[in-house]
Amino acid sequence: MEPAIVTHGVTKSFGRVTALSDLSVELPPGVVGLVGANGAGKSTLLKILLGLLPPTSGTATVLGHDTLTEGLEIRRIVGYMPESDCLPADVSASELIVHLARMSGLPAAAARERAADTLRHVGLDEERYRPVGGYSTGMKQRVKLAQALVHDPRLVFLDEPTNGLDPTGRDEMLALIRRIGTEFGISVVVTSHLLGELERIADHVVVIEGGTLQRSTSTAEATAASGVVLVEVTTRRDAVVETLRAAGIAVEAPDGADIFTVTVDDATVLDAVTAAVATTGVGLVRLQPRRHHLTEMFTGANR
Ligand SMILES: Nc1ncnc2c1ncn2[C@@H]1O[C@H](COP(=O)(O)OP(=O)(O)OP(=O)(O)O)[C@@H](O)[C@H]1O
Repeated sequence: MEPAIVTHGVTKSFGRVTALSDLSVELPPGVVGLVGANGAGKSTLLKILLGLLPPTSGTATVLGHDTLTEGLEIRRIVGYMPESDCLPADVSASELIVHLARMSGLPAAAARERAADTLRHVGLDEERYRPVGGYSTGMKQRVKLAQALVHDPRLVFLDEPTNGLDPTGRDEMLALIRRIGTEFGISVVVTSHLLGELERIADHVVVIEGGTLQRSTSTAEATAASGVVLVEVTTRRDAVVETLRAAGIAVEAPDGADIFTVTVDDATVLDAVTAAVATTGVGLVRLQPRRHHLTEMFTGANR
């Protein structure tokens, strides 16, 4: 698969501050999470990729276009949701999004239709006729997302879209981002300082810290089976654990948890688990490989 984005040795300095340092990375199509603590250089990288900011040195391409010389073409096919609060307060979401659709080249009737569709997709219905200034943070984030999507881009950059949202708002926004990637087939680069939330929705995760690349991994690879299975039984957990330990199998059973884990060092272990459950006379609720969480691998990035 052709990468969607390629950077070669990208460095960006602001006076004495080096925001990005010799960053070389390839991002595949799909949903890509860009993770880093505050000040890691995420927003700077997005602005360089949009052709809005020239790198001090190095080169980058987005969907095959050079960021230095083809910025206009990039911004025609890429949507951008900035981190900052950038919406005019005294127009309605509907007026704003119709206006942006017209600016992208659609005639009036088509622009109204596209704007209404886009606002519906991001979950804004009747509210769209009220002035944006009175919206909650969650609603404003949805309007910012709509403006990034209304010109029908092939790729969107979403800068901290979950910022300022409560836990339910975060979950809804993350589900929406996943849908943009899967149902609409638009590639997404989404930034966050929280690795845990991006590993839930991203196909690939890139971690940057202090302007340098820490890691670039597919989520599937990073969460590959760890050689440990999770077991949950309907009742009498401790009896099942005792039976397994008596058979010389390594079991971890934290106090108070319904679940325990078993190290699978050879194929007979899984049979021993099902046999122990059967002889104890209880039901098996789950028997599944435990996955490595990305958060376990990059603990430093999840601050
Ligand atoms: N225009 C600018 N002038 C001077 N310094 C800047 C400018 N833009 C960014 N920086 C600095 O570059 C570094 C990286 O900033 P950047 O905004 O890219 O980080 P970030 O990972 O997006 O963090 P945040 O989540 O806080 O926005 C920071 O030290 C920041 O202060």
